Amino acid sequence: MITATDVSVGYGGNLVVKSVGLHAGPGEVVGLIGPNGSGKSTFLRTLYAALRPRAGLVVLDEQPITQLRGTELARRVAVVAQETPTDLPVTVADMVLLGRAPHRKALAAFTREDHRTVAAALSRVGARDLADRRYSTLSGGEKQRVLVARTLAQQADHLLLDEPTNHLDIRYQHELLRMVGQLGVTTVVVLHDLNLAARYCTKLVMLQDGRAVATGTPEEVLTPEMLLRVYGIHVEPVSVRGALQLVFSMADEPAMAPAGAAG
Ligand SMILES: Nc1ncnc2c1ncn2[C@@H]1O[C@H](COP(=O)(O)OP(=O)(O)OP(=O)(O)O)[C@@H](O)[C@H]1O
Repeated sequence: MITATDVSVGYGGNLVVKSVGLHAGPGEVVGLIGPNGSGKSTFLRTLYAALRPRAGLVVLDEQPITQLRGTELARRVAVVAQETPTDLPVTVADMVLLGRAPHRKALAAFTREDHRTVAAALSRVGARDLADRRYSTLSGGEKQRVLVARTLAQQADHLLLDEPTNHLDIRYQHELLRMVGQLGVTTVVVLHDLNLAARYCTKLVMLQDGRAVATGTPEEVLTPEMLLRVYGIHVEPVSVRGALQLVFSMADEPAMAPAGAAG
């Protein structure tokens, strides 16, 4: 469980997250959405204590995040951040093995179990055949899948993901988010694609200029009125096999005739 209450965060004299709250219950997948620069990454980084809030509190299973140190924090929270150094001369398997570090006794070697966990994590993201490749030579999407495998190997019970579908092709975008939902791990995920957010998140928090302007189920948050106000875009909600999906058009475009309509 992750609970943030009235969290404000800034850089220098600039407050970019203003009194934002969020609650992700056990196994929930909460999506953080909002336009560029609205504060999503900054807020997410505060949830894993990479940034210290100016005000407010972040609590992990009833324990303030600031009380968790190094290894304990790494055992409890796995993160895929937006940019990760890529030029280390390590193999893919070594990269994923890093996820096992919080479980290793001080100075002990990795065990057979660690290696098995790494192999299983790579299989889960469809990257088992990349295990011996040098990480820096992978494509953007392959790297992203390996970073997700590392979080799986970490076996933390909280998952924080910043744009995890970045670089992934359409099939892997869906596979990844479906897998995240099936893990049963408390997750907060930054997403730009509102249709993915609608489909895979149990709850959404929408930020605008650092403030949470809507919180609730995808149906409650992704309304045409709210999306016009926050993104300046028209949207038509449709139901596809019972799931909410959005069809967009620019606010200054004339309404399009439905496909197949006589002109
Ligand atoms: N390290 C930093 N130092 C100073 N300002 C920063 C820093 N990181 C982010 N900002 C500023 O804070 C604001 C929020 O940025 P943030 O990256 O949190 O937004 P975001 O919603 O994740 O954006 P995007 O969708 O473009 O990734 C922006 O105005 C950004 O320029």
